[in-house]
Amino acid sequence: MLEAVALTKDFGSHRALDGLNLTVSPGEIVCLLGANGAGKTTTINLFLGFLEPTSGEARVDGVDVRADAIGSKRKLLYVPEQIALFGELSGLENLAYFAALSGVEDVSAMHLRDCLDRAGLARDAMDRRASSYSKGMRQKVGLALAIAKQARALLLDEPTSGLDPAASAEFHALVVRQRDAGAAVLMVTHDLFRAREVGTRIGLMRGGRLRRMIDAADITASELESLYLEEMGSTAES
Ligand SMILES: Nc1ncnc2c1ncn2[C@@H]1O[C@H](COP(=O)(O)OP(=O)(O)OP(=O)(O)O)[C@@H](O)[C@H]1O
Repeated sequence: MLEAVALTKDFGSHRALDGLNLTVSPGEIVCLLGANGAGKTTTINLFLGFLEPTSGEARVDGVDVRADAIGSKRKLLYVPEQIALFGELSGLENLAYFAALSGVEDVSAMHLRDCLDRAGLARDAMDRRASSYSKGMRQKVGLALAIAKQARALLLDEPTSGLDPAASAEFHALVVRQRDAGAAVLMVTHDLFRAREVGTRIGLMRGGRLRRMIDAADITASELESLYLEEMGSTAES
């Protein structure tokens, strides 16, 4: 569903991403870990079409995102570290706006309330102004959009940084539910524990390169931590 083929991005003379080959299939969660500046967000931005690759391809559903920017965005849901909502609008109104923008056919209040409900937003919060929402609540509106869009791939960039452990656990449980429904999930995170818990595979990135890809089932949390520290070394290129 998501495929990077020799994907490379230079910023001037700096190579931020160096020949990434990666596939994320429906029904799996691939987590990307790495020190600051490893090239993780650059990878997400290339899949979103926010950046043009220097060489190689970012494919969504088999199609180079440059060839069909709108079509590929319709299949994707992007959750950044901070979801931006219109503070004056309610969660429901925000969802209605973004759903319409994303080409969702059924934007009836009943359907969208159901999507918010499935994303775990309390019923009594749906009509409150989003300016009063916690970060966890805003992230839920983001996942409700994934549900409304029936997004086939989720691109998550540190979606739970700053969330308390309970909200983080709830968010990850919702992501797992999307995976179980067949979504392909690419998640950038610094949370080794969650990566091992929810990830199908874990990629360790450093200096723009994917150094290692690990099956999460094959490794304990402490082994992952040791491998991570070993791969990052004491001279992280950031
Ligand atoms: N728009 C840009 N212009 C110039 N350099 C950039 C740009 N975006 C990213 N870079 C550089 O590319 C490299 C990779 O950045 P990227 O944001 O992908 O790292 P990251 O792994 O997501 O790090 P973090 O964990 O801090 O978010 C870094 O050296 C960064 O400074």
